[in-house]
Amino acid sequence: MPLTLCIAALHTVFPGVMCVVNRRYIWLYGRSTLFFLRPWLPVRIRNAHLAVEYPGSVVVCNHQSFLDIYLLAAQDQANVCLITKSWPFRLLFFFAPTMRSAEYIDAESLSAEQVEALCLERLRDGVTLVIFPEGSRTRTGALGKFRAGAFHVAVKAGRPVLPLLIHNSFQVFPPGAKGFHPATIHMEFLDPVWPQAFAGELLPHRAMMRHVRNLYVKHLTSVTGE
Ligand SMILES: CCCCCCCCCCCCCCCC(=O)OC[C@@H](O)COP(=O)(O)O
Repeated sequence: MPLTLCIAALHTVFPGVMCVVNRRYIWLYGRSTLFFLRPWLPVRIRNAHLAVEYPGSVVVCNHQSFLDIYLLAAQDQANVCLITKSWPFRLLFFFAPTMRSAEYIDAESLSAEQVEALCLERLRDGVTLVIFPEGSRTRTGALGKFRAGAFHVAVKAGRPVLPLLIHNSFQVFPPGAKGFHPATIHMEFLDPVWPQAFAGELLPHRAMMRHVRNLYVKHLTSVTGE
């Protein structure tokens, strides 16, 4: 906690460097939490390195549980910027200074144009964006409807989308649950999806979104066997 405030204070003095330091600090905090939870929550991840191989890309992720935020630290890229809702900035007041100095983007309070401009700026700086295209955690365990924003940004920036799949975090810790049910979490990065492949479409970002959502449907069912 004092360290958090210290980092936030340093941020006002060295904004550029401290952003990157902060993102790494948040990632390390996530990694250590996962390490301590390992007896109850072992995480198996495939292609953990992918976001490091493709810096400045758009990671999209399915969203079943608050645990997903911590699970993002199981992949190897530390320089990530989360696109968030407003409530974490209000309710997680102890994290808020760190989130602010890591320059996370509050997509609810800003206008669509501002969010787009900030996202493009981050990608240009080589930062990995993390977006949950469903917008909210699923309340039933089923994959929700996707929003197009993440794909719109990827098309505009000409950067790949890296689909990150989290299996069974819903079974472990569904939204609103009191306790959690220990189980192994499986995660995987699918191959990068490049916007150039959809250039011929009428609405490239929507075509890309449908393609990526279909990949989720296919891969999420193939592991759970539903
Ligand atoms: C990159 C590694 C990060 C791992 C460390 C975790 C550090 C915690 C910092 C707090 C960051 C909080 C970001 C919240 C993102 C967000 O916006 O969450 C809302 C979603 O749930 C959906 O909520 P809901 O609609 O209520 O299901």
